[in-house]
Amino acid sequence: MTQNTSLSPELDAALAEFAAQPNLLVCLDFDGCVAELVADAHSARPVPENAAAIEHLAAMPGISLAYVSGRPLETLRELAAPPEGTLLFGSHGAERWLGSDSPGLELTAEQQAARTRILEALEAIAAEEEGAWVEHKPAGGAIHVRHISDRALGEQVLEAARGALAVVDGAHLKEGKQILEAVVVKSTKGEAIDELRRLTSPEAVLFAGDDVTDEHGFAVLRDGDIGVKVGEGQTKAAYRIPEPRSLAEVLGRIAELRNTR
Ligand SMILES: O=P(O)(O)OC[C@H]1O[C@H](O[C@H]2O[C@H](CO)[C@@H](O)[C@H](O)[C@H]2O)[C@H](O)[C@@H](O)[C@@H]1O
Repeated sequence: MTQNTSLSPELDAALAEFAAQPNLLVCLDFDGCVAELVADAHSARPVPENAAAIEHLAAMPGISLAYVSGRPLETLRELAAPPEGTLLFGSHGAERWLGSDSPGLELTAEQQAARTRILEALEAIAAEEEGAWVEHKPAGGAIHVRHISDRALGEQVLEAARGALAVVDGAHLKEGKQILEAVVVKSTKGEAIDELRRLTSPEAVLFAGDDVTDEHGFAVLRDGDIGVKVGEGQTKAAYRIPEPRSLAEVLGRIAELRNTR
């Protein structure tokens, strides 16, 4: 049975091979992938079609579902409302929930001091420009410029932040969409996906994401895995979909293929 789909024939063929494997790991980025990008970061929610497709897939046998996100773990849980049992990596891999015995994030004294310096530096820059704001995160902080309508001005604010953070020992910078982040725990989405692969032992992995930090995730995919880039921009992912709401088609197609095995 084939579905009415806007997926490319190449992606559709890859999904058919993928869905035929007994055990699958499906890893999803949140902002710009499951949820549309919005100006108010606190109001981001899964596109309803994506939420329904995720619930459906999570209930199927042989499928492990994971979010791999830059969001703090608790914010991710609140905004994404993942199905019970979904594995979670937050803060770009620095925080994790892989079961009830997962240890929480504990920063060393040096990391705590670095986090304080990051937040002070970002707050000082944000105070100079209306519209810029700082997100305080357990493993660091982020300066947002989406509310600054002049894109060039927003880029200047990010450039100032890059300069200020460059002299903070222990600050690891993460580029994103109208945001610059700094974390005090060195981790990447690629490391998170490797760990999820070890934990769940799937025959194949799918990872979907839209942003610069997701490229670390695409980089660790292997033959038979599927990388899906959401939207425009350079990528190592082999496949692309135009926008977050297209993700529901990808996930729905996997469910359909598994039902007809
Ligand atoms: O890895 P992700 O799940 O994609 O998270 C990356 C960052 O996403 C958030 O910022 C982005 O989304 C906001 C809401 O749509 C948007 O306003 C902002 O411009 C984007 O950069 C989030 O606020 C960060 O904490 C995440 O690290």
